[in-house]
Amino acid sequence: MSAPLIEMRGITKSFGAVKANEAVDLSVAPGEILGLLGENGAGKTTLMNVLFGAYAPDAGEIMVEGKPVSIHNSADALAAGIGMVHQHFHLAPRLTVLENLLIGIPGKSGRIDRAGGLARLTEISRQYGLSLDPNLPVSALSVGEQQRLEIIKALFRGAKLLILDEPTAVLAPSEVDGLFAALRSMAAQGLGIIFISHKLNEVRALTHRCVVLRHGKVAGRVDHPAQTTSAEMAKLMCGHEIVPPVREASTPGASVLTLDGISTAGHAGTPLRDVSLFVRAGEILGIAGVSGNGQRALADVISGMLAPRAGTMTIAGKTVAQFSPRELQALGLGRIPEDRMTTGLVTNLPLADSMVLPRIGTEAFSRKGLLNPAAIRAFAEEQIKAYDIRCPGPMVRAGALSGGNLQKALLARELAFDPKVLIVSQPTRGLDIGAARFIHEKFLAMHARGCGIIVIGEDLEELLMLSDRIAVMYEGRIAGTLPSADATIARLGLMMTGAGHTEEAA
Ligand SMILES: Nc1ncnc2c1ncn2[C@@H]1O[C@H](COP(=O)(O)OP(=O)(O)OP(=O)(O)O)[C@@H](O)[C@H]1O
Repeated sequence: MSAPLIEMRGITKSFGAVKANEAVDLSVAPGEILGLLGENGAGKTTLMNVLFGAYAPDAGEIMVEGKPVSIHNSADALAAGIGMVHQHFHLAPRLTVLENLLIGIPGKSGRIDRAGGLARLTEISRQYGLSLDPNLPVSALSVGEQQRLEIIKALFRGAKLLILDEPTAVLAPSEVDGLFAALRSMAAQGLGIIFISHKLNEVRALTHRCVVLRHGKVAGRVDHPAQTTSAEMAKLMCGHEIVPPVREASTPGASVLTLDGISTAGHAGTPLRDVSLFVRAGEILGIAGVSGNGQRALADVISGMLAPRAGTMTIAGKTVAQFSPRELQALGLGRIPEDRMTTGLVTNLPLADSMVLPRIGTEAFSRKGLLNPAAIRAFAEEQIKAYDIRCPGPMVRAGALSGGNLQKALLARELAFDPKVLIVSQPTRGLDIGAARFIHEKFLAMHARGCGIIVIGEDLEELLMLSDRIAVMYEGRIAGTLPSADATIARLGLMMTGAGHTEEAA
C-alpha cells in the first residue's frame, strides 16, 4: 500500500494550562475525504493550524508521503503540498481573481506571468468544475465565489491535501452541492481532503472516514460515515446522547415589535422595500431567504444600526425615534449579530469586558462613572458556568476563544438581560450539535416566558423547529408569511426563489 499523503503522529499542543491537542494521530490517503469532528473547543482548528505551520507542536511529528517534514509557516506547508481554506478568507478585495492567484508568484523572468496564470486557472477550473471570471475584482464576488477562489488558490500553488475549516458555514444550501461536487472530483483525481464541519448530515454525505476529537484527544474514529447515524456521531463527539428539545405550546400575546412600511437606502446589502411585519410576545418569527435578500438591512434596522428612509417601527408600543443601538436596547431589544468577530464581541478585550460592553455604563457594572471590575468579572464567571463556555477564565482575550465558544459568549451576553424582543442572525452557525441544542432550548424557554424572537437563518430545518411563523424575504421584500404548521422545506424553498407568493391573513 502506498504511504499516506499526510500523517500526523502524537501531536500535542498546549496553550498555558489548556491542552488543545494531546497525542493526536491522523492520516489521509490520496483520494480520501477525511471528516474532522469534535465539540467546540475540542482542538480541530489547533490541529489544522499545526499542520499548516501556524503553531509549532509541543510534541509529535508530521510525515508527507512517508517522509518527515518540518512545517514552520504557511510557505513550508504549501511547499509540502498542504493548502488550507480558513473560515475567514485571505483575499485582496480590490484585486481581480487572477491577480489574487498571482500574488507572490513571479514568472520565469521574474515578471508576473499573466498568460501562464490564466492558462493554469482555466485548466484547474475545467479539471474540478470550479469556474470563476478571472477579471472580476474580489469585492464583486459572492461569499461562495470567494471560497471557490480560496480553493483554486490552494490548487494553483500545488496543494495535494486541502484542509477546509467549516466551509459550508458561510454557504447557502444551494451552494453546498456545488462545493461537494468539486471536492468529490478532487478526491477522485487523487487529492486528499480534510473537511471540518459540525453539520453531521453533510459529514455523512461527503466523507469516507472520520476522526472525532474530544478535549484535545482522539475520542473515536468512524470508518463508514454514510452507514453511521448522526446520533451515533454526536454521542462520540459529546460523550452522551443529544436529546431534541421539547417545544412547549405558548399563547402569543400582543405584538412586541411591529415594522410598518419600512424601506431603506444607502446600505451595502439589498435595501428593504416596504417591509411590514410583527412579532408577538411569546412568539418566534423565523425569517427565511437566500442570503443577500435584505436580511442584513432588516437586522440592522431592528437593532438600530440603520435608520429607515420610510416607515415606522414600534417596540412594546413605543415608536422608535432615533434608531440607535442604545435607544433600541433601552426599549428592551437584545441583538445577536451574524458576524460575531466584527460586530459581536471585541476580540482584543478580555472576555469579561467584552461581555458587558453594551451595558458598561449601566448601574450593574459601574458606579458614579467608575467601572466595577468585581461586578464585571462576577457576571462573566456566572455566564461562563451557565453556558459552559470553554476558556481559561474571564480575563482571557476574547479572540483566543474557539469560534463556537465565542458564539456562546455572545448569546450569554444578550440573554442575561432578559430582552422583550430578541433579534438573532444565524444563531447556531459554527456551533457543535450539543451547543446548538442548548441554544435552541434557551430560545424556547424565553419564548415560553413571553419574549418575542426573530430568527434570521438559512437552515430551514432549524427555522421550522423553532418558529411559530416563517416569513420569506426576497429582493428586499417579505415574499410571504406562513404558520410553521403549513410550511415545508419545499414550499419555503419555492418562495425563496420569488415564486409562490403567500400572504398570511392579518
Ligand atoms: N491562540 C490561543 N491561545 C489560547 N488558547 C487557545 C488558542 N487557540 C485555541 N485555544 C484553546 O484551545 C482549545 C481548542 O481550540 P480550537 O479552536 O482548536 O477548537 P475547535 O475544535 O476548532 O473549536 P470550534 O469548533 O469552536 O471552532 C480551546 O480551549 C481554545 O480556547
